[in-house]
Amino acid sequence: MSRRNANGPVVSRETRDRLSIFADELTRWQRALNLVSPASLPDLWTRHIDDSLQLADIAPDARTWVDLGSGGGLPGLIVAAADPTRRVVLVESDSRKCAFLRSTARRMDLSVTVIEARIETALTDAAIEAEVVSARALAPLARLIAYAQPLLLNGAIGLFPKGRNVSRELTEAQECWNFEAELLASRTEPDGRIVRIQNFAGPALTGGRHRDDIAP
Ligand SMILES: C[S@@+](CC[C@H](N)C(=O)[O-])C[C@H]1O[C@@H](n2cnc3c(N)ncnc32)[C@H](O)[C@@H]1O
Repeated sequence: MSRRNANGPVVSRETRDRLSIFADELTRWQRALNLVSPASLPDLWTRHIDDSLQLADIAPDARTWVDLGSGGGLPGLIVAAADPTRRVVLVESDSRKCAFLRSTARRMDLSVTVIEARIETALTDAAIEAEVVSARALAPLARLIAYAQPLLLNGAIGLFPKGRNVSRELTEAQECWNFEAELLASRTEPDGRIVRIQNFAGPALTGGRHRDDIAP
């Protein structure tokens, strides 16, 4: 059965229940960890949950997914809730946020893997599989691609939500990296775009900037 709340997404009853647990837990931990900007908390369902859910809707059949810099579980825990049989890995360096991610995943009855490490070291493990790699509110696009490089080289597609600076970030990324990109409209942010990256082929052979020059 599918259900929609006043302004929320259409999802199955089971997913809806898991997302409600997520919303309760994020609200409970927010005071201690500042997981989302306080001003956005009243709009948690649209600004954060549906904003994350739209990534799962872009790749509904993905069986393996890695989310970088997961913070409060956006989009990682939401993508896992959309399909609990999907294998989801969350990479986050902040130990208190990792505690939130593990505790909330348990309460949502989700079996996700939380890697408490910096992305730069976490992704050197060749055993990490990903059909999709995502990152939200983490870094400029060129830097995200640098982080995601091992997964993209293995054939993962990248899904990176971006705001109004998307064109500039895309140009900068294309000076550093060789890839195909598609810009998808965001259903939650009028100025927002989701950058979908595929056919990644490593550093750009020509171009003004070197990838090591990308500011962190
Ligand atoms: C601005 S928050 C965004 C969190 C979440 N993706 C969201 O959309 O709300 C960025 C998160 O990435 C984590 N982070 C930043 N750099 C990282 C790195 N190099 N390795 C692992 N985590 C990192 C931070 O600890 C923080 O939780």
